[in-house]
Amino acid sequence: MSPTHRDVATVGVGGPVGSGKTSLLTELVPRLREAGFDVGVIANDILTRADADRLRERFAGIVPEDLVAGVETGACPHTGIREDPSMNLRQVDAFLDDHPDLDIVLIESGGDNLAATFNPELADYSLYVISVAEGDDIPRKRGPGVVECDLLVVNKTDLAPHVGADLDRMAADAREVRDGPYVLTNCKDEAGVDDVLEHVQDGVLFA
Ligand SMILES: Nc1nc2c(ncn2[C@@H]2O[C@H](COP(=O)(O)OP(=O)(O)OP(=O)(O)O)[C@@H](O)[C@H]2O)c(=O)[nH]1
Repeated sequence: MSPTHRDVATVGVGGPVGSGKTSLLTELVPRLREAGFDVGVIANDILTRADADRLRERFAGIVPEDLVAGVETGACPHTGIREDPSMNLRQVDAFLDDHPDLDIVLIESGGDNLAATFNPELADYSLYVISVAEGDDIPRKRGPGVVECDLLVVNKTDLAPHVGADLDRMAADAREVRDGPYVLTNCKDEAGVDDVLEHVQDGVLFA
C-alpha cells in the first residue's frame, strides 16, 4: 500500500504574524537535510503563496521544488491547521505520491493570534514562534499557542535591548505557564537554532 500522511512525521510551526516562522524554517530545513532527513515543506498563507515561493527559492539545491508547497487558507489561518486540516493533509499525501520515502513534513501556519494550535492529526510535534519585539508579556498571557505547543521558540532576541524586552522575565514566564521546553533564538545570527533542531529531531523520533 502506498504511504499516507499517517506514515510520515509532521511538524507544525505556528505563531503570530511576522514572529519569524519562515526565517526559522530557512535555518532548520538545511540542518535537517544535513542530518539525513528527507524533508517536505508546506507554507500556509491567507491569500497568497508568497511564503512558499520564498522558501522554494531559499531551498534551491537543498529540497526538490515539488516538495515545497503553498496552501491558501483564506482569512482564517487557524481553520486550516486546527478545525479542518484536510487541505494540508491532502498536500502531505500529494508529497508522498512522488516521494514515498519522505521522513518529515514541516507545516508553517499562516500568522495568527495567540490561540492558534495545531490539530494533533496534522502535527505530531508543534513549535510556536513568538517575537520579543511584540512585548515581553506574551508568555504571561497564557495563549493556547504558547502553552500547548511542544516547543516554544522565543525569537528575535537580538531586538530585546532595542524594545526594552526583559529576556529573563520571558524565560521565567515561559517556565511558569508551560510544562514543556522553550528555546531563545535569533534567526539573524542563528543563535539557538541548533537547540531547536535537537528538540525537533527528538520530537520526531519519539512521536
Ligand atoms: N532582528 C531579527 N529579525 C528577524 C529575526 N527573525 C526574523 N526576523 C525578521 O522578521 C521579519 C519577519 O520574519 P518572517 O520569518 O517572515 O516571519 P513569519 O512569522 O514567517 O511571518 P508571516 O509568515 O508573515 O506570519 C523578517 O523581516 C525577518 O528578516 C530575528 O531573530 N531577529
